Formats: sequence, C-alpha cells, structure tokens
Amino acid sequence: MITLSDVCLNLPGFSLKHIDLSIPTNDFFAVLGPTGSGKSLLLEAIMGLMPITSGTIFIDDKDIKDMPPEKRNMGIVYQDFALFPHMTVKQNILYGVRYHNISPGTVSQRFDTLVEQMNLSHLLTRHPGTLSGGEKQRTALARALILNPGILLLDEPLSALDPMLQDDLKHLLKSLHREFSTTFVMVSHNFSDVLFLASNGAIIKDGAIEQTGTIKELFEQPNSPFTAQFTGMKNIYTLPAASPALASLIRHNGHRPRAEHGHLALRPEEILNENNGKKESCCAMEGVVTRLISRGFFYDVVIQMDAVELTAQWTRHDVLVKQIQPGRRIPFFVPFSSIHTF
Ligand SMILES: Nc1ncnc2c1ncn2[C@@H]1O[C@H](COP(=O)(O)OP(=O)(O)OP(=O)(O)O)[C@@H](O)[C@H]1O
Repeated sequence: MITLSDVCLNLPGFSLKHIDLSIPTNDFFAVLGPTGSGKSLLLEAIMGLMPITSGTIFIDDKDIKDMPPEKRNMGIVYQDFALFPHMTVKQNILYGVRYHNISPGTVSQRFDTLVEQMNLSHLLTRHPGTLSGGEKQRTALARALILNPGILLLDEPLSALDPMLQDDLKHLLKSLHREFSTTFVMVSHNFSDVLFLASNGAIIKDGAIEQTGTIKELFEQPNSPFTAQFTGMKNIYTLPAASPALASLIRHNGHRPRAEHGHLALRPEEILNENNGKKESCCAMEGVVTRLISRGFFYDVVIQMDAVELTAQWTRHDVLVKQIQPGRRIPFFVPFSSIHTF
C-alpha cells in the first residue's frame, strides 16, 4: 500500500495541497484531472524526484519520504519515452541495472523474457531515433520493468501514440499488470483508457484531491459538480428541481434525494431513445430536439424539456433511423438506475 498523508509540495506559483491518498498493493490506479492540476507532480513526489514540503509517504509501513528515488523500488515511464538517444535499445533497457544489486543471471533471464514479451528482439541494436512511437514506449516499459519495481508510475504512457498503437499498448499494459505483481499508478487524460485499465483512481483539481474511489464510483457517483462535469456527466442540475420535468423524474425515481443533496446528474450515454421493453425501470419523458452535435460515430442530442436542456448521446445509426432532427418532439427514457443525486 502506498499511503500519502497530508502531503504538501510548494513551488513558486503552484502547490500540491494536503494530499491524502491510499493506493492498494498491486492496484491499477489512475490519477485524473485537468491539464496543470498537478498530476505529474504527484507522480514525481511519489517517485522522490520532487521533494515534498511536508507530510509523509509510506510504502506499507516504511517511511520513504527521505529516501532517494533509486532506493524506492519504483520505475517511471513518461509520455515522451525519455530514452537515451545515443544508446541502442538493448543499452537503454539495461541502463538502470548497474545501479542495482541484481545478479547477472537474473538480469539475463528478465531481459530475455521482457524482449520477447515486448516484441523487441529485432530492434535491440537500433537507436531510439529510428523507432516508431510504440516501439519506443515498449523499450521504455522494458527499461522500467527489468528492475522488477514494486511500483510502476506511468505518466500518460499512451498519449503520444496513434490510436492503433494505443490499443496495442493498452492491452500490453493490462497483461503486464496481470503478470507482474506490481502496483501501477497511471496519469491519464483519456477516460476510455482509464475505464479499460484501472480499478481505482483519484481526481485532482488545482493541486488538491477532489474525489477518490473505484473508477465506477468516480464515473457514476461523482460527489461534486466538478467531478460530475469532468467525468462527462453533462447533465447536472441544482436541487430542488425548478423544472417540472426534472421534479417528475425524481418523483418517478421513488427514492427522493437526501436533504443534503444539492445536485442531480445524468450521464448522456445512459439516456435511451427506446425503453427496450423495460418500461417499469425507466421514466418515460419527452422534449424538443434543439441541436445535434456530431461526435464521430455518436451525436450529442440536445433536448429541451420545459425550462431545462438535457443532452443524450446516441449513435449516428439511431439518429438517422429514428429521424431525430432539430425541431422534432421526441420521446426518450431515463433508467431510474442512472439518476444520481449528490
Ligand atoms: N519544477 C517546477 N517548478 C515550478 N512549477 C512547476 C514545476 N513543475 C510543474 N510546475 C507547475 O505545476 C503545475 C502542475 O504541473 P503538472 O505537470 O503536475 O500538471 P499536470 O496535471 O500533469 O498537467 P498536464 O495534464 O498538462 O500534463 C503547472 O502549473 C506547472 O507549470
């Protein structure tokens, strides 16, 4: 378990503020947040590359706050790979070994296994400048994993790769996490990567933790308008509902929001354009389409009810087949299970 307690890191112009975080051993943990919110600094603080101003960092029951990075049993992989350009792939992979007390036999065995796993055998004598993005990132991963770190920190490892390579590497990361008994902590901007890879996560805003929990909780049960918006809820309303349509939604839901709940939120992709035979578990509503916003294979369909707008996300196919167009009054369905109040 990595445990950060009341960690502050003050820089001119930016601070990490009173970070409390527990990352279970062997977890795949995601750090999410807007650009400039302090995600990379948080990784650097855990790695020991940035000294913290106050607070404590423990790995299990060991205080590592004053331990140099190379003694923390951690590896780090960056978005821009950070390979040594003058060294071959093989030299890059083996670079860190000299600073650790690992027997030559173990090094050789780990090297062979990693080279095979990462499909690098044909590239060992090449220099990073001649490699594709995916090959560079596989080399960077092998360089980190050859030291068998207890914790692997990944700073946006997929974002410099094209979509095909991202998919390959995403699957590789998943299988590496399964095979190595290593805790993975990954900074990412990409929700689909996070949903595919991570079990737990934290959302960070302006250097402070906004919410932690399982990935499902972060996406389905945000506890603040910021988290709701950041995770793509899109439909966030203040309670008590001024709109009769929203009020009826809450009434249909059966269980009223708790007195302290000030917001209601609905994910756009949970709103249905047909009730799929589940009449009793959905609230049937209707409204007038005001806008269609193309999102590639999907449309954001903006629907005006009474005083409020609601955004649903439907496939291009559904929008075409059901002739959903601005100006049309359409029925839609909100599953009770998708209504979240906080
Ligand atoms: N060494 C440093 N000295 C001073 N300020 C820094 C330093 N490193 C980072 N910062 C500042 O701290 C803030 C947070 O930076 P950080 O790189 O952690 O953000 P991030 O959430 O990872 O952003 P992004 O998603 O854009 O990578 C930024 O405003 C950045 O300019």
